[in-house]
Amino acid sequence: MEGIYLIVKYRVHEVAKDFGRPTKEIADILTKYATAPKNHMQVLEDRELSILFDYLTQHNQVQSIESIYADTYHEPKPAPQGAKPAPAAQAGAPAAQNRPGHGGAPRPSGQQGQQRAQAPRSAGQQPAQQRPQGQQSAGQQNLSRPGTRVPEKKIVDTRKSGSVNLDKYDEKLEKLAAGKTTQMQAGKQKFQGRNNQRRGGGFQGSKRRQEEQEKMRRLQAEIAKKHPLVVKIPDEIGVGELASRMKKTGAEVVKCLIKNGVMASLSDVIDFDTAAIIAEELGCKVEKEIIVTIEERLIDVSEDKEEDLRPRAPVVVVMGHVDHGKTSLLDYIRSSDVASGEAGGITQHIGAYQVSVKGQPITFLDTPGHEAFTAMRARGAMITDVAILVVAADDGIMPQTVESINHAKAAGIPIIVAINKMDKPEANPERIKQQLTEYELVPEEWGGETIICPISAKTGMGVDSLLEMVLLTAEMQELRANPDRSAHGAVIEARLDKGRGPVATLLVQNGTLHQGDVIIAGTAVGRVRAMTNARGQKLTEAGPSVPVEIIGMGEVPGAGDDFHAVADERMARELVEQRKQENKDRLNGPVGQKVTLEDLFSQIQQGEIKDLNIIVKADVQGSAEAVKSSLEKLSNEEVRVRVIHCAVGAINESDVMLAGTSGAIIVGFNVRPDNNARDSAARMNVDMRMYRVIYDCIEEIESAMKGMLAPKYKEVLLGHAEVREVYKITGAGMIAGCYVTDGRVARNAQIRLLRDNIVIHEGVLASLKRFKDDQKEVAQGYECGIGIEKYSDIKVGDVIECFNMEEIER
Ligand SMILES: Nc1nc2c(ncn2[C@@H]2O[C@H](COP(=O)(O)OP(=O)(O)OP(=O)(O)O)[C@@H](O)[C@H]2O)c(=O)[nH]1
Repeated sequence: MEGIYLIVKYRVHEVAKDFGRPTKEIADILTKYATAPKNHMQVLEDRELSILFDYLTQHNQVQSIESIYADTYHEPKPAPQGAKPAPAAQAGAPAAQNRPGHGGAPRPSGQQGQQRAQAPRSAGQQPAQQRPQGQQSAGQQNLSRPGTRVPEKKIVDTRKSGSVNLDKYDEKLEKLAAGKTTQMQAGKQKFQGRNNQRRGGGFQGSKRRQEEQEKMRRLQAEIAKKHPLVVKIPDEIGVGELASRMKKTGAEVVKCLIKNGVMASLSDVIDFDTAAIIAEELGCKVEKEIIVTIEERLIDVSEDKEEDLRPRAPVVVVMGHVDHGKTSLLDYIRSSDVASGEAGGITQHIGAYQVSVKGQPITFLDTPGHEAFTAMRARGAMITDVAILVVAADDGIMPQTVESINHAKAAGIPIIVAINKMDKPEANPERIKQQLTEYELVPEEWGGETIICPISAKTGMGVDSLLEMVLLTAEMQELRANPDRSAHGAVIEARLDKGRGPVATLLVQNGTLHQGDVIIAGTAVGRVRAMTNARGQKLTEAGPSVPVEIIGMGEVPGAGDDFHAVADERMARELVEQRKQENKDRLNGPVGQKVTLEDLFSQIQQGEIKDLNIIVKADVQGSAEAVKSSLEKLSNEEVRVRVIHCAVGAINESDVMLAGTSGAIIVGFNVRPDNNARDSAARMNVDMRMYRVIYDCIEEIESAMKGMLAPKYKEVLLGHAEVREVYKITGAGMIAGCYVTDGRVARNAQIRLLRDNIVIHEGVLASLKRFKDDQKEVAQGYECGIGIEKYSDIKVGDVIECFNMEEIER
């Protein structure tokens, strides 16, 4: 019997029940002779059971004597008060206690069995050696000293007692022993069954047990009702996850879902509302789980309090047509400020600088041209407050002037016009003012709102008053920021310096940047090791609107990226990893939703579009204007058609950027996009539509607005070939000696002939040859001879664009 494994889970309260003793008593015995049980449900080890059996056997021995001799002793005398225990018992006690495994120390159950086996014998052999009084007295003492088991006193077979059926325990122990061999295979169920059987046939009625269990269940349900389990549910949750959070089985949850008409399996994801209904139905209290992203934890985007805001310097961008004097103006302003006496001296180009005008600072973006400005806007950086539009007095409004006007308008920033080169004798400012009115820039002197300053970037004439006007315009905007928070702003320029590593010019837009700050800019992290301004002065901090060049970034951030000073570098690195992954996913995944003619109608219907922005590019000014006014006439109550930019020439990258930032569609009329524009449009998902007839263009956009657009074909570009030589061959007409620059040229595809990206002709090929052989196709990098059907006006430098029309499957 040595080392019997307790396979049946025998708990404190069960022992108590089976012995008909209070649980407390059992617990007390265990506390005294073994380890204190934690609660009545604690499963007992065989060692503890042995102690209990020993103890209770002894205890019952004494009681049995009474019952056994009840017939003989009708009036059992109570033990005399303070009766001394029998000397034998006293004498026996130390001996018994000294026995290993006996008394206080646990005894192997084997010994116990042995002893019980001896019991009947001793009972038979020494039936009445002990008197009941003495015995009882000893027995009573045994309650407090259970270990003092005296063999000589064992006279009575306690198994005859009506209250404890010890056979049962022998039987049980035997089963336990037998069970050892089968324990591995024996299921829990089997033992439970045996357990139940034992109990049922034993001391307690199964009925009572069931009643108690029922009571327990009701109690638990009651408690659950009073203190429902609180489950946190996010916007979406898997059914399995919901079940585990509610501490329910998957089947219960699925059943409840089906009951509510939702056919979902464990692996399905359900929304918050559905999950909340299910959870409530299953007796849980629902709380919305708000998932805080690393970005939210790391970056403080809280609004500034009114009282924390302080005035900040305006950030100014200088725009205009090529050679109208942007750089000259910026240089003049910078150098005159240096000359005006501030320490430092040598200025360097860092992308932005600050000057002081009458004690008030103005920040200039030193990256002339709207390309940089638009590139930043395309990345979501709104950094400028005022635009200075430079127009050369001797030249007038040119295509890039118009682009600049439209870019500034789209960004919603005020424009101050600087009519430059006023020192030139041929300067004609009045003509320029006149031209400006065509672009809704009406001079103040003519009753409009546009500030116009005649200047000379060469002599400096009028520059001071231009700067004053900038301050005035800025004042109207009440530009303010909170210097007392961690810095946030935009990357103006960034590059890799051989000696210093990544160098970035940052414009602080809010807060104050300190040397030593950890910053995160796009996917770059770093600590500001050193800060300098455009004068090369070292700074330890930079407040709102201050541009600084910093070193210390881990990698080169992108111009236009947002930067934030953060408290936790480790978390910043984690965020960067996350952003990198998101960028990767974005590149691999579908491009973002932008306005396209295909989904225009549904966006109008959903109220997502109130203005349909269009950029018109055409081959001649007349067509551009005609397309513009025809399109604007399409406006109705729901949608206003706005041509935000209208110009002559091929579609360029700047057009695509403007379209991208203002959610516009580009309409090309007899023009084509250049390669950069095509790449950008694909990247930014900008819809470009090319037409040859105004009517087609108007009709298509009108149909799109009415949701009746049904393009049956789409154009698939095959490739381009550049015309390098032109031959006249008798009988075959003009043949172009071409070089396939990209893609391929196919004999039976359609072509259009482009000259400076303007469509000269559209048609089909008459011939495609390599040397003297006809070809079906000629791939990139090969030369070929191309003849165009019924067309001979081909010139060197022309580009032949080859395409197919493919039916769109619906
Ligand atoms: N006479 C005169 N010439 C000027 C003035 N401003 C600029 N220029 C000249 O105009 C030419 C072009 O000036 P830039 O400042 O380079 O013009 P820009 O607009 O920056 O040109 P890009 O950088 O090519 O876009 C230069 O030769 C300047 O010297 C001016 O006020 N008066």
